[in-house]
Amino acid sequence: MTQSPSIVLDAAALALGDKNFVFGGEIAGGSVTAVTGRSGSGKTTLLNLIAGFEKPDSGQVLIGGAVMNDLHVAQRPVTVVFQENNLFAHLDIFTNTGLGVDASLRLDRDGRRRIGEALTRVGLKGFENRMPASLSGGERQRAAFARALVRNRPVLLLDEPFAALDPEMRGEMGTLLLELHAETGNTVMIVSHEPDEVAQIADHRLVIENQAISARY
Ligand SMILES: Nc1ncnc2c1ncn2[C@@H]1O[C@H](COP(=O)(O)OP(=O)(O)OP(=O)(O)O)[C@@H](O)[C@H]1O
Repeated sequence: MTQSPSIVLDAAALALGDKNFVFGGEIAGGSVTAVTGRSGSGKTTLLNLIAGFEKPDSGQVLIGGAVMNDLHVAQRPVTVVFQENNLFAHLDIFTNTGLGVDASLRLDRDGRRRIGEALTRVGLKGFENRMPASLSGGERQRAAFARALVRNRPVLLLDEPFAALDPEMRGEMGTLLLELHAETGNTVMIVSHEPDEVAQIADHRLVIENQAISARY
């Protein structure tokens, strides 16, 4: 798979409670797409369908031309950073980040070096032995982003990842996200309620309304 796969939603439909979601459209490979829309419109549900946390009742999700419907989360070329609860509470920050290098934590010298580099890039050098509970919400999000950096999958999905950060730190993480994007050409989707963040980061925008994609530009 290329580092810049397109994402296609082919009438991907899902019912959750009394809500019926139907998503259609293509996200261009190598784009950075902001996903916007009112609370409860279906932004997280869209990301869950792409990542594999939800499976469509009908229709298809394709990444890089390959149908994803029957693939588990770990089998998809995707990494996700959620709004919170990204870290394992019983593992220190070095180990949490290391899960992005190797899920079974068999870390060789190069892997350990990459973890150190990623933590330095997100401003968490020296936090290696700290447990998640001892970090602020913003520091925890930066650790989650460090794990996404080392995981380096072709598709990066971010669900309001920087909401807990102050504006300055949010801007820095946005810059880091764009640096990673320039280095790898990955395909990025980011849910954001922050117009400044959307303007800084995204080259495309999706609007979600009434459980569907209502506009793209
Ligand atoms: N498992 C579920 N069972 C029933 N309803 C659900 C389920 N998951 C989500 N929903 C509903 O689907 C709608 C869309 O949820 P979703 O989390 O995708 O919204 P969102 O656009 O990400 O909202 P926000 O901006 O508030 O995070 C909401 O009304 C939510 O209550």
